[in-house]
Amino acid sequence: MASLFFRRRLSPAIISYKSLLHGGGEFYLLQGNMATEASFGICNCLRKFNSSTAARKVDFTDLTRPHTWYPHARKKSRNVFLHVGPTNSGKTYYALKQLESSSSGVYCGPLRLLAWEVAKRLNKSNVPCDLITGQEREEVEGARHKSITVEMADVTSDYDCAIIDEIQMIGCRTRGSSFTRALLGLAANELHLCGDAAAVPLVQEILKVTGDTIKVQYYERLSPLVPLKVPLGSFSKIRTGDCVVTFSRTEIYKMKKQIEAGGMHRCSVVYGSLPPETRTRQIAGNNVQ
Ligand SMILES: Nc1ncnc2c1ncn2[C@@H]1O[C@H](COP(=O)(O)OP(=O)(O)OP(=O)(O)O)[C@@H](O)[C@H]1O
Repeated sequence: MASLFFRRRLSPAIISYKSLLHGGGEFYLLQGNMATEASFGICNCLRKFNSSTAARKVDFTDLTRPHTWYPHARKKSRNVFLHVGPTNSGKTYYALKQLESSSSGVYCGPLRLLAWEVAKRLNKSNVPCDLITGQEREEVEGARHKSITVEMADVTSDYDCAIIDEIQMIGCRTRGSSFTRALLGLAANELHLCGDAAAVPLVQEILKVTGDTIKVQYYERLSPLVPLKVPLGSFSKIRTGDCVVTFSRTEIYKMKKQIEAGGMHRCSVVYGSLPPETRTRQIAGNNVQ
């Protein structure tokens, strides 16, 4: 999904995007909101596991066993599929096909835009799908599917199929805990994890204790990425369909101005804080500012 912006063919685009999706090299397993989860988990579960169910009692005060905080998921024997490979290799495409054909499901993405796109895609294919992010909640009548940002994952519902996209973000210092929570907590028969192969050892290690079945599927890039033999030299040489990546909003607008000043191209822009609707219009080449 993340490669979407690199495929447009209408006019040049400037983006600041992929860097959002990759955390640092370190992996952090237990962080802030998981501790909160643990304490809420303790309250909920102590209520559930009262003296009449003493035989099934679990020690929720043991914070070294986070997989036990998610009793719904632990009741299932989940089939976990790890779809890994480079960007634009069809990992998410395959997982979404499974989600579309499931009786109920959830897509968890790292960005509002991705959640928005998946909800749109499913609704268009006549699979009613709610959109739930930190900013919006759009419910569709009769929906048994949800497209959400990963922080909104509901670990108390049962799903036939679940996807966690960009799973390598489990190593992100600030958001990794939400990915770990979704990984351990989603109660789905099938759990599809899409992302970079670097995340495989950590995911396998985390899931060792859950009893899930794990299958790793490696993908190849669908279209070749060929570096130029010589540097571009000047932005006056960019061609229709090219994409320029830079790292601040100020730079993005400076570059857009420079490209359009040449009189050869109109240029759309995409960056993190643009609302999903505006980004999609920019990608489609309409309403270019
Ligand atoms: N088998 C296929 N048939 C038709 N289109 C496909 C197929 N596989 C992938 N695509 C298309 O190729 C593009 C890239 O696929 P996808 O988003 O699944 O890649 P990805 O590996 O998940 O990328 P990223 O790592 O950037 O998220 C998408 O537009 C998708 O619809």
